[in-house]
Amino acid sequence: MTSNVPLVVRVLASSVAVANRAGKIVRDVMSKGELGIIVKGKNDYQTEADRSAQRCIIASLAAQFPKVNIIGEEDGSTNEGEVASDWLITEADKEVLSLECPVNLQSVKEEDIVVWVDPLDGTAEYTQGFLEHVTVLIGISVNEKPVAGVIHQPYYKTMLNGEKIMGRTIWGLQEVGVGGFTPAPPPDSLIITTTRSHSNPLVEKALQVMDAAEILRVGGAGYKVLQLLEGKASVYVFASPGCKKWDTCAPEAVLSAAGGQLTDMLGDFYKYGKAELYPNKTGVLAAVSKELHNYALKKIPQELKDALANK
Ligand SMILES: Nc1ncnc2c1ncn2[C@@H]1O[C@H](COP(=O)(O)O)[C@@H](OP(=O)(O)O)[C@H]1O
Ligand SMILES: [Mg+2]
Ligand SMILES: [Mg+2]
Ligand SMILES: [Mg+2]
Repeated sequence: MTSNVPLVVRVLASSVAVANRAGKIVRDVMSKGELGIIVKGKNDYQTEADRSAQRCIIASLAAQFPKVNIIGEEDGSTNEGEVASDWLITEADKEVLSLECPVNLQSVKEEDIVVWVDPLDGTAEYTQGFLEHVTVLIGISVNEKPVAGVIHQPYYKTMLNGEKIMGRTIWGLQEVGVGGFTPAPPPDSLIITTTRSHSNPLVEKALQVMDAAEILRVGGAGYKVLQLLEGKASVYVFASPGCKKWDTCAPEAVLSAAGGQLTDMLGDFYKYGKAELYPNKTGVLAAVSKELHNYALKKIPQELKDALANK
């Protein structure tokens, strides 16, 4: 009986199932070829895949958990009207449902939860054909902290018995850990992952002072955090405003469940309550361990931190 399962675990298990469906929507829009691009701002786009995936996620979660606060990247009109029945997901992931809920989350109520939804992270890369960078992000926060999250990669390919399977879904739950992939230790040298499509002079300055062996420029906050978890990069550095709460909630939840840390460039945690402003004004600094995070934070000069704090 799923009703005996604590709420946070049920929301996470449903989010895994919903993210899988949203990932299929993202693939279907691309194969149809009609992206329906809308320009939201400078270097900021929305496609039919962003809109449709968000409708699927919000409608499905709201139907199951009516009092949970759900905040999505795309604007309100995207969430109105009827939703096709095959977009209304009622299933939940069985493996996740069987997880042991941490004691401090066992009596959480719907009203205490804020879910931050990024239906398609890496939209710029999606429109430019860098499909591996694309993720669907569902972050679950309680008392302003990300406690659980899902990062779904619609274009990740695996072969099973000679058959190609598209998509994989990574989850994390505070005190329990992560699943859906195999974590790997960080590389031996300092490899930084950063933005591909939203750089500026401050972003470049921070990269310069880090003096890294290599810099990987890829799309999406979700994909960059996956690179940390899979040992492809040591630190995620983005010394600029631009990311929003829905970009970092799920990645922070998964990363911290794996022992890592995601903060702003000053080393402070973002808060994910329902009244929080959306922008992450002071950038993103993340690493797969607290030691690496601290090492990177110490390398950032005070004047750069001040420049971001005073923006
Ligand atoms: N200057 C900016 N303007 C708008 N969005 C920005 C931005 N900088 C970062 N972002 C958003 O933050 C996410 C990660 O950015 P990046 O790939 O550059 O690291 C992307 O999310 P979306 O693709 O979901 O919009 C991107 O749009
Ligand atoms: Mg966007
Ligand atoms: Mg995003
Ligand atoms: Mg997005």
